[in-house]
Amino acid sequence: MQNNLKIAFIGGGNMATALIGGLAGKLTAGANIHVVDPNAAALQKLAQQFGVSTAQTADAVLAQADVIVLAVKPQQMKEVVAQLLPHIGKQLVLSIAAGIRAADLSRWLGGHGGIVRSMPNTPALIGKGITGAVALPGVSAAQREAADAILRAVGQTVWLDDEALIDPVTAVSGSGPAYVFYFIEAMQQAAQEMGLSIEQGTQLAIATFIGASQLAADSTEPVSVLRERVTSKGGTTYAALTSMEASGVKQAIVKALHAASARGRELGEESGRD
Ligand SMILES: NC(=O)C1=CN([C@@H]2O[C@H](COP(=O)(O)OP(=O)(O)OC[C@H]3O[C@@H](n4cnc5c(N)ncnc54)[C@H](O)[C@@H]3O)[C@@H](O)[C@H]2O)C=CC1
Ligand SMILES: O=C(O)[C@@H]1CCC=N1
Repeated sequence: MQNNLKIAFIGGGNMATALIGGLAGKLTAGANIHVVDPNAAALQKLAQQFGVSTAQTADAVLAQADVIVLAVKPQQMKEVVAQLLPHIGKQLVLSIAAGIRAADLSRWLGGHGGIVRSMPNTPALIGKGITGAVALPGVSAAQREAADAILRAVGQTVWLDDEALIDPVTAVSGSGPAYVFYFIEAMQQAAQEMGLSIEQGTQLAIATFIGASQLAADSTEPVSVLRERVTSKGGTTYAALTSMEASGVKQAIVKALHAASARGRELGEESGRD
């Protein structure tokens, strides 16, 4: 359902594009979306694709926004937020940056209380994203509803009570699409090595991910039971999973997610040091 939320994006890169692609013409008209980014080529592409208005530096349009989405790299956030200060009033500030703590954002924004910190993922582009979000106590019920409406327009939302859990969410679902693509790449490589064409390997791998994920989503049984059902004793899956276990694949994946979460925490600590 369409509403008339005025949404400004600070940063028009990969993740902003995924969100705008899911929102424009669905939750709100493209004309209600404003994007600030110094990269003129990126702005031109967004304007052509989604009908958004654009600016290369923070401008007066920001003062009219209901929601300002912070979508720049964590390392740039403090400097970028300083440029926004003259335009900040009652808007809800919705950060999607990995690591950056809401308390630091609030301090950089002169004590602004209307902040939601979130972690979306790129399938937002096709309306199949999932976002973890946490609201500062200063966020009104209407603002939280606006944030939820934006995030739900591009997929599912999981609201958290504890901001510390955003780093684990980042490790699981924020970065998660990259792990899935990595796994698909490995399946493509193996398929090719065994004589299938790149097209066939790609089709087989992607359809398998979609089918297995949907099966897991629809099932009331644990994922481990679904896995066991594919694994005939002494059969092909058994051979593959035995090989993965021997190579420590699961352990390596678990370790990798811990590394992602720790990096999130570290990004927050690095940026929050004043
Ligand atoms: N890419 C992803 O899958 C996800 C990214 N995020 C978060 O989203 C944020 C952006 O990440 P990406 O879109 O991947 O990065 P990106 O590098 O694609 O986009 C960042 C954009 O910020 C722009 N920018 C630089 N200085 C600026 C300024 N002063 N004012 C306005 N814009 C400026 C850049 O020109 C660029 O277009 C990061 O904080 C990241 O942690 C969150 C979830 C998933
Ligand atoms: O890699 C990153 O830092 C960002 C956050 C989650 C996905 N991409």
